Amino acid sequence: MQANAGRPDGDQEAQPLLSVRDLQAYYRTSHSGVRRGIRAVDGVSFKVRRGEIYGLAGESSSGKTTLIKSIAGAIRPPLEIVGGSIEFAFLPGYGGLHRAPREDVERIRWRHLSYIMQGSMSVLNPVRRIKSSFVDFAYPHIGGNRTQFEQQVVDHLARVKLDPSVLAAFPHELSGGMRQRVALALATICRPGFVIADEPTTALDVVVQKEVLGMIRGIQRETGSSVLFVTHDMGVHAHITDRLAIMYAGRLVEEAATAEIFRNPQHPYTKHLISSLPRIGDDAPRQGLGGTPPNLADPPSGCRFHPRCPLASEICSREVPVMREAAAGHRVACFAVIKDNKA
Ligand SMILES: Nc1ncnc2c1ncn2[C@@H]1O[C@H](COP(=O)(O)OP(=O)(O)OP(=O)(O)O)[C@@H](O)[C@H]1O
Repeated sequence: MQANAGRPDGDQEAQPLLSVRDLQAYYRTSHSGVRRGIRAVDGVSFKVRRGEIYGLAGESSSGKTTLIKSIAGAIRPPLEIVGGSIEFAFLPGYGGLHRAPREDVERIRWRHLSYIMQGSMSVLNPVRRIKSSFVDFAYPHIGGNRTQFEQQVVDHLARVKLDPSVLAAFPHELSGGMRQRVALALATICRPGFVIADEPTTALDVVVQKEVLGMIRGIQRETGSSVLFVTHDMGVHAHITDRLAIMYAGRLVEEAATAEIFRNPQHPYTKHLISSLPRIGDDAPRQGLGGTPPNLADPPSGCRFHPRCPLASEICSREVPVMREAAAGHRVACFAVIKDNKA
């Protein structure tokens, strides 16, 4: 790990914090002796810049969780990384957390890379008081005088509008919204450069969700962290992300500034996602897509969206479209949008 890890300056400022290149992550399963590869992430490339909230959207089973697991280095059988690389600026040279030495991974977790997950119970130990979680995860990185550390925790809890009394509570004694705010405080107290947020507000009611999203944004602005924010909920993306990538059947199909995706979607699948969002006062029936999401053990040839696409032509079943710029900063993988986008 570099000595200046997590502290951008000069040239480093211009470098993305995370670069994912042509990532392929498959589940290798075996049924009755027949081996299968579920191609959950198949040729995904993107970069997350410093200080941005980068959104990842896609319907259920499109591969979002698999992509996050791969980035977080949580690779366990049957999942395998079969190709590509994942490079964090604060952990250069390994091509992914899964390839880095254990000591480096332990050193960067919480300090440089942290997580806010759906439901938060995966982080909070149900039989330990909240204070113990801060001591276990954050104290080894922050160190110093214990009284000062505890004051730092109390000050940080105030940022997420939590009373110091939560430190004495067990997770089950708190509401879902309070637990998610504790998880947010835990994930950010070490001021990490990169935070992975996986459906962090999905289990919350709308009012609490809005409050927690505002807190994520507030802390992110204050710390300058980059956030990879994953949810199927396009309304949440509209609310919080700066740029947005749309995933379909294991591949990215579009990426642009979030406002641009909502204003000017290009890929037929993104157009469908945007047009099916409910709008106040608009009672017109929504057009369904038709067809079903593909089986990733045997995905369609060419563009994986072609069997459901209203614009599909002959080339779409034959060739795989690659992500190309349709306009500055707006990438799309579609032959109907960009004629010459073969690899
Ligand atoms: N442990 C596993 N073993 C085999 N296949 C898996 C496993 N986990 C996920 N998959 C398959 O990988 C594909 C992608 O799943 P993934 O969970 O990454 O999608 P997702 O977009 O996160 O969906 P959701 O929003 O429902 O969580 C799906 O076809 C899924 O069935």
